[in-house]
Amino acid sequence: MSCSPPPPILRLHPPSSISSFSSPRRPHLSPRTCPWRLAAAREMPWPHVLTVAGSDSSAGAGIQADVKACAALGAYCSSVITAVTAQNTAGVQGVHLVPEELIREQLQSVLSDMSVDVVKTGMLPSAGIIKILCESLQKFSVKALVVDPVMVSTSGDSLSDPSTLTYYRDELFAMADIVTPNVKEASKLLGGVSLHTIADMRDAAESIYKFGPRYVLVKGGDMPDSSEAIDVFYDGKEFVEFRGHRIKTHNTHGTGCTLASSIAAELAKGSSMLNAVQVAKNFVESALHHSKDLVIGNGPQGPFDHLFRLKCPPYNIGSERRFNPDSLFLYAVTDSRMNKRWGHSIEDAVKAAIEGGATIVQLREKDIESRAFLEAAKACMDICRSSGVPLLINDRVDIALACNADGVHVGQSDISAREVRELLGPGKIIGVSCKTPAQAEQAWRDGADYLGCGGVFPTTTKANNPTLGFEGLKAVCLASKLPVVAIGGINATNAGSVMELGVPNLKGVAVVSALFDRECVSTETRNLRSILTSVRCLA
Ligand SMILES: Cc1ncc(COP(=O)(O)OP(=O)(O)O)c(N)n1
Ligand SMILES: Cc1nc(C(=O)O)sc1CCOP(=O)(O)O
Ligand SMILES: [Mg+2]
Repeated sequence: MSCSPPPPILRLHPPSSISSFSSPRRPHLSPRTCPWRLAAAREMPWPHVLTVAGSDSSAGAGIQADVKACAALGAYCSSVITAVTAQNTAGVQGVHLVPEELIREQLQSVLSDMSVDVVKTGMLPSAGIIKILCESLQKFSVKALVVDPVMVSTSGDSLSDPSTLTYYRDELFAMADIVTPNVKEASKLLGGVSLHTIADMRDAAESIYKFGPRYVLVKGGDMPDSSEAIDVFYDGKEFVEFRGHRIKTHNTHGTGCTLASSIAAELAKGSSMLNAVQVAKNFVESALHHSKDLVIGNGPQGPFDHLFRLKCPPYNIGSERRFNPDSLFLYAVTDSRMNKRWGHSIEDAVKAAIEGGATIVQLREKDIESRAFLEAAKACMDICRSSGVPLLINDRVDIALACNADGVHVGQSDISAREVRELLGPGKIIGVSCKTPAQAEQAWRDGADYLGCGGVFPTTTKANNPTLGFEGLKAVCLASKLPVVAIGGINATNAGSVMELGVPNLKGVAVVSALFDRECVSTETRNLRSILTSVRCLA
């Protein structure tokens, strides 16, 4: 369907690295010098979390939970063991501390050899161990430090010496990117204050922030009388409340370790802190939900299944790809009625859009039978994969799963992004249509990767679609930290003015009729791309 010889397609750069997590408080070491290793690291930047924590013989919490959570979320997890505990679903029967010199050696072994992105701490049972860890972190630079101040087990057994309190507060917190106490730990850290309400949790987060971490998350899972599990996040200026469903289950052993190591895994993969916390919360909630009837052990508090997703097909951890917001630049959304009108097959239309420089494609096929849709989707996946362009499916999670698409786009009357995330897993792209700041906030909480906002202009492609104009678009963009793509009535005449709005998270335009209700899809796409590129060059 090429109408003229196409110029080469520009490739977008992969998502930026996690350098934004380098704590200004930690000195950076000069890069290690082995040349073959540096080259290899550049080719295969494997997200790597080092957990410094205690072993739990029942494998529900501690090192074992951290390794499983990281594996489930696609990060490599190395471990420095600080203590060996004898415990089961009834409680902790014994604790034996690993000699401090061996802890120092473990840290040296891992940090001097491997490229660790994020260090996560769990059980640090003595002041001496915290001191050794701080010294190692000063010697070896990592990109983020997640501190879960484990002091008491969920069964109520003490896991650290009281003298550690001072070292946590005065030494380790100042190096931390995030500290994640539960209400009992927050109370201990603050000299025994009682925490009963969200307002108390906010006050505690503010007080802990003063010890020096960049972010604080006070976890409210233990707060009684609430149908929700509410965690309070504080960045030194604003509070965010993370609300999750309280799952009715006894299998909650290890939730704190898992949340913190999941945050670490997401940071290692390049997430922002807020997004890492949201993904981690969703992951723990899903794991609890899938394990609520699991029976392992005879005690009152059982473990849960971190690898529950292996039972939810298709789950292809190795092929997960991070979403690059720049791919929203020129978003081609197909329409089978338009294709029919011009005698184009879906595959031809997609091929032509990619030839013209579309940076992401969505199959929006409203009146096609499922079997034909799936066949076309599979063929389009091949086309998109070979060009490095992500392919999303509109509305139909079943089709997306069946063709292993890169993601799904849903609107306000479709199934929620949270449910789509449950079905697709963390590696897929989820877009949500939003017309208001409240919808944008909800989409972010549900784990969306980007927002589609419109109609910017009137459109005849989608019936009864309200027009928001530039003001509505800006309001949604400003209300969210997620990348946004504008949609609705966008064409070669007005696309420039949309991008000239200059809102930082407005990453591109999504277009249906101005690309597909045309005879030559590749020419129209190329023309639009060059308009967008010239606006970007001027910005
Ligand atoms: C990029 C993008 N933005 C918005 C929409 C609209 O989705 P929705 O509101 O679910 O409407 P339908 O497309 O399903 O009619 C979209 N598809 N893509
Ligand atoms: C699919 C869709 N969603 C919209 C929204 O406002 O969410 S507007 C729209 C149709 C966009 O088609 P065209 O580019 O032909 O105007
Ligand atoms: Mg929809």
